[in-house]
Amino acid sequence: EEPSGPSMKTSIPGPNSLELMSKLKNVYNLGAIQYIVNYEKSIGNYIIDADDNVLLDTFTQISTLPIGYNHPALMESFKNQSNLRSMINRPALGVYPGVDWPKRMENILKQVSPKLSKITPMMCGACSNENAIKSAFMAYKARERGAREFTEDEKNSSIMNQRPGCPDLSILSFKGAFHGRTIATLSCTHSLYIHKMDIPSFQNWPIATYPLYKYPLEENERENKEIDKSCLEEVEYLIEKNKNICPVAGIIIEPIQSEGGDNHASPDFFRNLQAICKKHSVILIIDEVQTGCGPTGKFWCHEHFDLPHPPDIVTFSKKMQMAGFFHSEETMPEQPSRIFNTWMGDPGKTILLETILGVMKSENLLDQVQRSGKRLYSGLEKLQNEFPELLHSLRGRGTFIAVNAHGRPLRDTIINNLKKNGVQSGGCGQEAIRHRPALIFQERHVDIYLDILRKILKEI
Ligand SMILES: Cc1ncc(COP(=O)(O)O)c(CNc2csc(C(=O)O)c2)c1O
Repeated sequence: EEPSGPSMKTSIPGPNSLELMSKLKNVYNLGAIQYIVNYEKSIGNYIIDADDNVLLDTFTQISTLPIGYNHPALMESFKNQSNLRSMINRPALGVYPGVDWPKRMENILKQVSPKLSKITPMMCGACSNENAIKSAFMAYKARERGAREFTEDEKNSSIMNQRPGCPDLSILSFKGAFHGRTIATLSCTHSLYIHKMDIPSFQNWPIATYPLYKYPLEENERENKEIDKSCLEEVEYLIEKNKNICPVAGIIIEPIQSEGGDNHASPDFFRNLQAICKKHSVILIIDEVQTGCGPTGKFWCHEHFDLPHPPDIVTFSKKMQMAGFFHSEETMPEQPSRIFNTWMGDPGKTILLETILGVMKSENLLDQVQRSGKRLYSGLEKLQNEFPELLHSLRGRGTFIAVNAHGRPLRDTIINNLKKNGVQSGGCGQEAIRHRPALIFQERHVDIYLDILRKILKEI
């Protein structure tokens, strides 16, 4: 049973958190740890820490818990013996998938595929993006090679990181993007220096400008259309400029840039971006790791854009529990074990996803997200109007909503004061407060949150 609201007993981190963190500090990088959580007691929309502080969670483990803590349906799914077996006998799914696997994959595709016929399970968001990028390179060369085999020169040179086996190809990404912390995804990530420092990157992979609009949108339509236009011109210029140096094989883009500060680009921008990709035979990778599985009110955020064609690849992780990417026939390599790793997914996480999809259906959670999102948006709009000296640029879809504070220090103060008052929230970019509640966040939770937010805004 969920608590009726937050209740704070100690400062955070409390004494029990501190004691447990001191046990970790000899073997662990404690730098980012905020406090220790009691995952036995956390329930629904409430996270409960080691000191029994009860916080309303609008951040949900970096936007990964779709149906909150300790949902009974998830507890139930591992009482099922065959589910348990497919988890404990962890298969190398690329070579020995279990008898249950074809049905499970078919099921996932049928229920949630963004109109793409293939799925490649992976291990996390970065791993999914890394392998989506590799798939784009392979598709590019397959198109160029046609039916011919790999030459001996290609084979031998590839072993030693040399052309032609290892070709000069690139992925176009956007300023402000976050696609992961592995080497190739880092070359497509441009949000914080702390992610990038000391890591070599693919120097000549082009970086375009993601549209950064003036808010409120309805008062700045003409100007924002101009921003779209100049960003699209830059994308096409970069593709053409690289054509004979380091051809752009793919573009990777978030439908809403999350870590970069909840930057929204218009449906028109995405439709035109897809047209540019089609014109130049560039693979379009839409990174739905943070936006996917319902928080924007549709299952996939890019569904809001009414794209004339499905993207070539859609990557996912976080709320889906399992990670991976949906993709077209063209981006599935012809030869076996080119996109591969030991596990190629995780039956345990797929079982969690199946259960989550069942709950989303039975509890109509996409409708819930739309209702709570409307209430949260209008409540934040009222607070933005009441405190214009504190808040600005309110924006969002579903409950995937952000509002900016005037400057990073103020944003951090608001987030810290929310925590002191029993709300676990989160920021992104320089000054955004991002909302990432679970899909089970109801209108009453919105009201509790808005009351606490108003209280702390008044105190600033
Ligand atoms: C749009 C998008 N694409 C890819 C990723 C990488 O996913 P993971 O590798 O973290 O599972 C993420 C992960 N998000 C994220 C939030 S904080 C963080 C970090 O590494 O600090 C990572 C994402 O938001």
